[in-house]
Amino acid sequence: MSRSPSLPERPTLDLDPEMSREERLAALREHFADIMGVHDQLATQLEDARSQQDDLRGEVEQLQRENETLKTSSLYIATVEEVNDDEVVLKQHGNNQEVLTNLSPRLSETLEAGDRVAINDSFTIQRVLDDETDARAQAMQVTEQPTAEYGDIGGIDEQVQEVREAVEDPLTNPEQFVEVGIEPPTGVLLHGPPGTGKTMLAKAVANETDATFIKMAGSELVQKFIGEGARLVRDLFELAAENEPAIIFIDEIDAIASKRTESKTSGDAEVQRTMMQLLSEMDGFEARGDISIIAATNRFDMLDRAILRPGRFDRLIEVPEPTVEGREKILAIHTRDMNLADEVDFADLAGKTEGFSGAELESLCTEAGMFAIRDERTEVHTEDFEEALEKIDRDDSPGTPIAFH
Ligand SMILES: Nc1ncnc2c1ncn2[C@@H]1O[C@H](COP(=O)(O)OP(=O)(O)OP(=O)(O)O)[C@@H](O)[C@H]1O
Repeated sequence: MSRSPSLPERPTLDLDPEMSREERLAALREHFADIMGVHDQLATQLEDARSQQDDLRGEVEQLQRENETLKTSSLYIATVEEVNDDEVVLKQHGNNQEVLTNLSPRLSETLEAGDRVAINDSFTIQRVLDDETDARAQAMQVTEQPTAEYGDIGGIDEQVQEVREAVEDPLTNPEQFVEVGIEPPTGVLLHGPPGTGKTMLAKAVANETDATFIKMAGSELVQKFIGEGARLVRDLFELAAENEPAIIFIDEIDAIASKRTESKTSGDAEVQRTMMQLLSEMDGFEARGDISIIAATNRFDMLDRAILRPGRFDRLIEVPEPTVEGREKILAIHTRDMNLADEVDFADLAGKTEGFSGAELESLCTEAGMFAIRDERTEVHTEDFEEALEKIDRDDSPGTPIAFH
């Protein structure tokens, strides 16, 4: 900005009392002319100042507009990879593009590798985001002690037995494997239709072995924590190691371990990296101590076979839809705490609920209880189950999920 010119000197009037009248008049005229000169100079300066003020006002408005756009426009998320004196290497999430950008002095003291930042179109860091512990906590659900027990699971006794052998024995009786000279299974993959008790089974083993239960949903890893999948997988194993004995449960593993698709979009590359991280964690898992990994999927057909190799998810357990006997057991389990009339016949209900999953049978029981309440009764009758079934049939028209899930 140009400096403002200094003000002109103020003219002075020197009137000598000895002066004649004409001389004084002449001096006054000269003084008047000086004052007019200064006046003109000041007027020009004022005009310049005004036009400068207009220019500056225009600049301020322009900056305000830019500021607004910066504040309101969408920003990209990136992770800081390296910080130098006045430059920083960033990796943009989503496309994983690496960029070298200038670092503003206000950030140079505080920014560290690993920080998450919001950047604009020209890769300038606009702000530093909260650290990843939030994301880590959001992405993983840690339950010190789940409450499910084996006795709460109906109709899949064989599967319960298999999971116990694959997970419980290595945790509670590792010497057995050393004595026999075999490696315990690394990972267990539960596969089968939704709502058949896969999560419940994993929770029950954690409960019965007093292990910390750490759950992570594969779909969240790739949808919610874009660009951070691989790091979260690393964190997941670290967290498990800090909380031994622990059971890592990865739900919807198909979201990170699907067969490679033809397309080479950056999203796929990101999913691939997350899966590779998972595989490398599992491969380097020899001295893993007391950590078990259980994964679940409803889409076994979509899985990349690489995750099923020995030393990875090498114990496959299918959890099918319950049979008629299974449904009878599940109904008995979910009505244990209900005030049921003697007439309620589980075998009959089981016959009428072909194709129902455990989760749907649980909903059926709750809905029957609701019908009893609506009828101002405290005892649940067969007719309540019948009405609940009708309601489900009505709500469950093709393509509509059962409404009261
Ligand atoms: N075999 C079962 N015995 C008793 N209850 C069951 C059974 N299967 C499911 N349930 C009930 O349904 C609920 C949901 O089941 P769960 O989340 O374990 O199913 P899932 O197979 O993991 O489903 P998804 O694949 O959709 O994640 C359980 O909390 C439980 O109340």
